[in-house]
Amino acid sequence: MNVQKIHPAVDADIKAANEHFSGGVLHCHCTENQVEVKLDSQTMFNHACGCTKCWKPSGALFSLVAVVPKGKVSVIANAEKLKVVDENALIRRHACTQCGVHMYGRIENEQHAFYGLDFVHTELSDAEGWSAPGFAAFVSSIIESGAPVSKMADVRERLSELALTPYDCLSPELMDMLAAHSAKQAGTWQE
Ligand SMILES: N[C@@H](CCC(=O)N[C@@H](CSCO)C(=O)NCC(=O)O)C(=O)O
Ligand SMILES: [Zn+2]
Ligand SMILES: [Zn+2]
Repeated sequence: MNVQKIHPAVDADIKAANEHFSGGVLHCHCTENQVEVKLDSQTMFNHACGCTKCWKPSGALFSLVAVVPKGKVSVIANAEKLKVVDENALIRRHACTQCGVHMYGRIENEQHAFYGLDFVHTELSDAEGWSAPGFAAFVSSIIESGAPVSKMADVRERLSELALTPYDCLSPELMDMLAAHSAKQAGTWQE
């Protein structure tokens, strides 16, 4: 396993976001009749994810995944090729049935803290200026995809070199958002 192959969009260098960027079109990997998804917004919370559920390009150890308000997401071509990978997952990932690429993942549970946000992979767009990845989530989960435990220290070191601070869940900011939402639901929330 090559620990340098975190993801092709970060292995050489991480492209900075453009503060005036306002969206673009994602394309699946089919050579014809590509599924196209239009995002009418910049993305947020872009991160590397090591979980087994997020789509990764071949050879990459991590996925790059960001969120965008679901109202800013529209399928503009070949929607009939999309199918939900796992109907029981929190994030219902709509994938192209021909090439397997995940085009967007939607949370349908209205009680969830992240309801209203869709998960997307902006590497599927030719545009430049998307939000840059800021941390690495679910790092230990790459073991579930076959990464040897003996390589994990090297993987975490490489992520830190890339300024993608490694976490074995989400970032502290996102974990705090989840916990605050739970506290509000439980009635234990305090300002
Ligand atoms: N060890 C598991 C973890 C999977 C997991 O919990 N993934 C997170 C992050 S995905 C984007 O950051 C999650 O929220 N999943 C919800 C879902 O996938 O529906 C594994 O690796 O499979
Ligand atoms: Zn496709
Ligand atoms: Zn994931």
